[in-house]
Amino acid sequence: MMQNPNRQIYSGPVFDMARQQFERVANHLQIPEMERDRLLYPKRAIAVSCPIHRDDGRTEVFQGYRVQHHLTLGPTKGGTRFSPSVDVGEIAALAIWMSWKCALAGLPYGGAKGGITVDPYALSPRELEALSRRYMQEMIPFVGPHTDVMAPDMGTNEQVMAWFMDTYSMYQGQTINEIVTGKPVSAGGTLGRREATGRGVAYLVARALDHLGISARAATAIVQGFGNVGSVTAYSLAERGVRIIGASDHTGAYYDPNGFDVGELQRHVAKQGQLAGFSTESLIEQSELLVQKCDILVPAAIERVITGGNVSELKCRILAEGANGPTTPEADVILNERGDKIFVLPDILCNAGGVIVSYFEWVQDLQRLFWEEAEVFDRLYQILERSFQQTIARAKRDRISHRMAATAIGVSVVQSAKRTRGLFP
Ligand SMILES: NC(=O)C1=CN([C@@H]2O[C@H](COP(=O)(O)OP(=O)(O)OC[C@H]3O[C@@H](n4cnc5c(N)ncnc54)[C@H](OP(=O)(O)O)[C@@H]3O)[C@@H](O)[C@H]2O)C=CC1
Ligand SMILES: O=C(O)CCC(=O)C(=O)O
Repeated sequence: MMQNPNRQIYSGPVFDMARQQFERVANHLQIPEMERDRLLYPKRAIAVSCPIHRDDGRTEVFQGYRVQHHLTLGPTKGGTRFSPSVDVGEIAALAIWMSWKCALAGLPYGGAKGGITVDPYALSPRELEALSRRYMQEMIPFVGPHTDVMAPDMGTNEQVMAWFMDTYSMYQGQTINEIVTGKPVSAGGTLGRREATGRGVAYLVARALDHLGISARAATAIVQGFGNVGSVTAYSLAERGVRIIGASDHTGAYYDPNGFDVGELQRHVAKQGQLAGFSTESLIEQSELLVQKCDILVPAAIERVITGGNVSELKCRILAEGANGPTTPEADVILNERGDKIFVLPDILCNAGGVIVSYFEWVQDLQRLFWEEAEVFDRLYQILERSFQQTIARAKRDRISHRMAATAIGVSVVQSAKRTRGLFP
């Protein structure tokens, strides 16, 4: 048989994770070989070069990507990442995970992801705006409210989404809010999107605590990453009575068994832009943070932080994956073999609150009819509850891990839609 040429385009350690996870699930579901490449490999990958004038007068060209995984269920949907690590393999993996995530939540979307290979913190505000606008300008032929709808991810925020929306709208000659989600409320965003991912993580953690018979007030948590997802998760868990005993960002990791005041951590970051300098007494090595004893461990930063090298040292009861892809397939095998079963909330379930509320934002923009915040969160928790129940039930029925169960549900939804539409023999 001829080698699928996609295999050469998509590579790297993060893509490899998405591929290995898919293969395990495809074997479990006994998906015929001839359907597998079609389900795994993205429909489209767009690479664009984005030149901007730097403040010092130089012209610099940055590489941007957008990967649209499948178009079977509706438009594609997913965030945009500005990070030095971005390459087409990483973006493709994130797009594939978006597909399984949307399908598990029952959203009418395929997965997508985009990004620029850049350190956004090394740009001035003017340079960041120029790069955001140029990226969207280059993407205009390939995106649209019924084709592909962008959103925030690591290194981007509401302001970047407002620039994307404005650039697209200026080109169309009218305001088209529904081209991106995660916008400021003043630019057609929905109430609750900024907090949605973190509040969703906290909701699911509360359900896992119930399941294990642990009271939130007696529980402790460590959160890696203190950006949108990490900081809101920490805050929402603290609101539910959980003691936050560890927090980190790229600039420092802090651990105090007596617990932190999350408001103080947030105020420090709002003022300084980072956690660095928060305290000297509680500062610990980054690598030490994840292996401290706690009830709830929330990786909410980057991929591949729980590996074959540290998974045996984890001392948590619940692993709540706020980040995408924090646990490697090698670590997964060891996690599943551990006697003291850690309750895993896999990424495609755990951090789905963001895309679910993005879906609500898109629906509101299309209808020009906006909801109260209570309605947003009521509907969010209903969907998360259903996904949680389905995942637990499937894992129990098939005697598989929560990750395998969640992914199996997502993959089956996409496979069945493709079959129904007639793309498979
Ligand atoms: N935003 C969303 O709605 C969603 C995000 N996600 C996922 O959640 C994760 C975080 O995204 P988001 O919060 O939006 O991103 P942000 O850019 O808002 O925050 C990222 C955080 O991670 C920290 N970080 C980066 N590298 C490291 C490291 N090596 N060790 C410790 N901390 C680190 C950053 O620190 P510093 O600022 O110092 O660099 C920052 O605090 C990503 O995996 C993303 O894909 C998933 C679903 C939805
Ligand atoms: O809100 C969205 O559309 C996507 C969020 C996202 O990028 C993710 O869930 O990883």
